[in-house]
Amino acid sequence: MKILSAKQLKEADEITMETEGISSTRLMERAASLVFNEIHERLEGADINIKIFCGIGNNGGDGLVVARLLHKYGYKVEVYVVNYSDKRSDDFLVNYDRYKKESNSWPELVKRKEDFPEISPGDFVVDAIFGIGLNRPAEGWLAELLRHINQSGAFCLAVDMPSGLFPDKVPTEDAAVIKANYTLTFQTPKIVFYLPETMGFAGEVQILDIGLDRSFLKDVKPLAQLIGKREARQLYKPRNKNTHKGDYGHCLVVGGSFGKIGSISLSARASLRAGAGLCSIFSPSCGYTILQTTLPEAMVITDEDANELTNIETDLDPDVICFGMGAGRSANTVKAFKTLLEQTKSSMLIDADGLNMLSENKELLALLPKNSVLTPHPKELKRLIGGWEDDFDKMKKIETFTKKYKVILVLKGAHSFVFSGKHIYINNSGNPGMATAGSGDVLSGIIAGLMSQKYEPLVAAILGVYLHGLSGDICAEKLGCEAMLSGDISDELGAAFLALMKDEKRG
Ligand SMILES: NC(=O)C1=CN([C@@H]2O[C@H](COP(=O)(O)OP(=O)(O)OC[C@H]3O[C@@H](n4cnc5c(N)ncnc54)[C@H](OP(=O)(O)O)[C@@H]3O)[C@@H](O)[C@H]2O)[C@@H](O)CC1
Ligand SMILES: [K+]
Repeated sequence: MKILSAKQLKEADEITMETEGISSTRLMERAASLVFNEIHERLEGADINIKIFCGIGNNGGDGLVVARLLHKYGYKVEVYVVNYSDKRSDDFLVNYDRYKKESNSWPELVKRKEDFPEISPGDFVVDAIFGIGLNRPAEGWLAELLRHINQSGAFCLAVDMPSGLFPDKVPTEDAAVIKANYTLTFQTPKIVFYLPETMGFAGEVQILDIGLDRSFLKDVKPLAQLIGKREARQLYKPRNKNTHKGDYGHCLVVGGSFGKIGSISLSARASLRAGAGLCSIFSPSCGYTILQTTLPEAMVITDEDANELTNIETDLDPDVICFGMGAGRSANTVKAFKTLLEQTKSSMLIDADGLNMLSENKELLALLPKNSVLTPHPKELKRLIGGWEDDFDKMKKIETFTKKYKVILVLKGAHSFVFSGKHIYINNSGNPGMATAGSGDVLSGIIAGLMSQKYEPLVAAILGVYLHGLSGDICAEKLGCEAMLSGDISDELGAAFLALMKDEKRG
């Protein structure tokens, strides 16, 4: 699903009104009715106090439509107009009048601290103060109102965006921003819902299709793509019956050092679970018995050194090399890595110490085969590209890096991002239980396993990240977040492939 900017959404808004020949008031009614439906479906007429805070722009207009419909259905509604300026939008005014007329009541005006209503933890708050029109931080009593709502402990539902959160930049640390429990957002998700610095504000996000112009949405170049099951499913290649293991490629996992053999075992196992036809492991010789015992499906070749990689020579011709997990970064290993990069004709995935070796020996970056996949976590990324000011600056720097070295970069996180140099893909599967030792090794193995089956490296990265998260979700349901191990993520990959092809139930 495309993630658009506020500017693009406003354009979509205009085009929709023009092509459908409808007014902005009508479009607002359509969008806000969907918000009402979602609330009504869940509250089922519950006798609770609903406090709706409306700004004076179109987000506030949405809030007034929701208020009118809730009132009509017999809910206990109190409406507060947050009067932060006198530039009330036309559709706000239309709906202000409609609300007054149909409810026979006047919304309360809030324009200073003394006007703040008391909010009990049991209240249901609808935040319709600011949407995508926020263009400067909330200040003074307005900022205090946002904090007042946050401190109330009441459940808060944000309309389109949590108020105080910019659609396209990171707020300062001391900025007042609504911390919503749930956000019902219009048409496309906003990028700030997925960036580490801002994802905490929106709570759970649900996207409402308000029917903006299809052909505009189809053609517009998005800021990023959100990858859910529907998108991931389109990338999956079903197998032909008349095939053999050679058709699914050979994955060579290279890494490990004394005390860190488990990492390559995890990657290798995951590559096979992801469907690689063959898997070989190259490790220091201390890994031989361990690997042959823990993973009989893989072939093992060892370095002449017992404890670290010093000379990665094989007569294999793998489709993909998955390099770096647990490898350490001694001078000998760096040298062996350099020779491997100079000589290999295989596609490459670089993880963990492989990335650290690249960071410490930047000249190696130029040796990376085109379309190599790099899978850093944020700390490895910082070593690789240097620091950044905020998440938007980070994305720009990664884009420059991927273009310069012609690589694909997977930035691991609560929502992992895949950068191709041209596009950004944001993963929407996974859970906090996946923050566990070895989870990254499993991810590398999955992506490499897909690459060995001739998935394009970019596709392998996007699909691999999604399957890793989906498998993690299956584990979390079975075991709970705390108890799941990275090996479990690997072992549930089969269930993840099956779930990928099953019809989606409404969440
Ligand atoms: N696009 C769509 O698909 C659809 C959109 N719809 C809805 O419209 C919403 C966008 O509405 P919007 O453009 O009127 O902006 P909104 O967020 O209500 O802000 C209002 C005004 O506040 C001002 N302002 C900004 N920052 C400020 C600050 N710190 N302190 C004080 N004032 C500040 C600023 O005006 P300024 O003062 O800069 O002139 C701004 O214009 C969108 O989120 C969705 O809910 C749906 O109804 C239909 C489909
Ligand atoms: K809002």
